[in-house]
Amino acid sequence: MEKPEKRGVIDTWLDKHHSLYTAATRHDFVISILDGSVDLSSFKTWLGQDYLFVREFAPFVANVLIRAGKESGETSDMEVVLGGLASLNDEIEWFKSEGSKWGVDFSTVVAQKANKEYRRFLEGLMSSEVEYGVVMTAFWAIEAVYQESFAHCLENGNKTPGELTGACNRWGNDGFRQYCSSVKNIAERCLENASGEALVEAEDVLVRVLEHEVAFWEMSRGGQ
Ligand SMILES: Cc1ncc(CO)c(N)n1
Repeated sequence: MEKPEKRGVIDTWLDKHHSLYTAATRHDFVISILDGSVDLSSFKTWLGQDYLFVREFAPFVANVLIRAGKESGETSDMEVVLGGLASLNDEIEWFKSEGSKWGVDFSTVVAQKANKEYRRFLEGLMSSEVEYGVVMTAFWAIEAVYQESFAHCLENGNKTPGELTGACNRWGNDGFRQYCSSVKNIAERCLENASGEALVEAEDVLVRVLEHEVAFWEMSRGGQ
């Protein structure tokens, strides 16, 4: 069951960092998918880079799952994260079929700088020194940027090319939106009881996710 949205500390941070949040969720690349002007070489670059990202993101989510089992005190946390991990399984299959559809050979794709830096950041979050609520905040932000971005591409009046609606549906669908909302509720619940220090860290991690997401979209310009 989806809980009603209530404004918590994350929404306060999103207001405070509004222009960065918009940069991450309304990037030119996303807008180009929405208005149909997307350059297919950009799409292929994004596809190859994101495939590599997701292969690192899955172990990160597995780490979140372990922590949800051990540290959360709420049995439902683990179920929410497990659902996310299960959808990553489908996602990797989806990437593979898109790769063959677009002629992108993932075995030859090399991770670009922004991708490597984002993956290094994820590794840092897997340290047991990072509090569960901080990890959950990052996890939510990573998923939410894609949800917001691709849901925007599905809005009325879009001119998204038919062959790209699969990508938009993958992250823009209603089930994924509800899943993000569940992850956000978990993060908010943890942050309600967090120390001042953990709150500072969670806000910092949120900002850094948004920065990494912007840099990630930027790679699509290179058309490597
Ligand atoms: C860069 C990036 N951020 C988030 C996701 C998933 O939510 C993804 N697949 N790639």
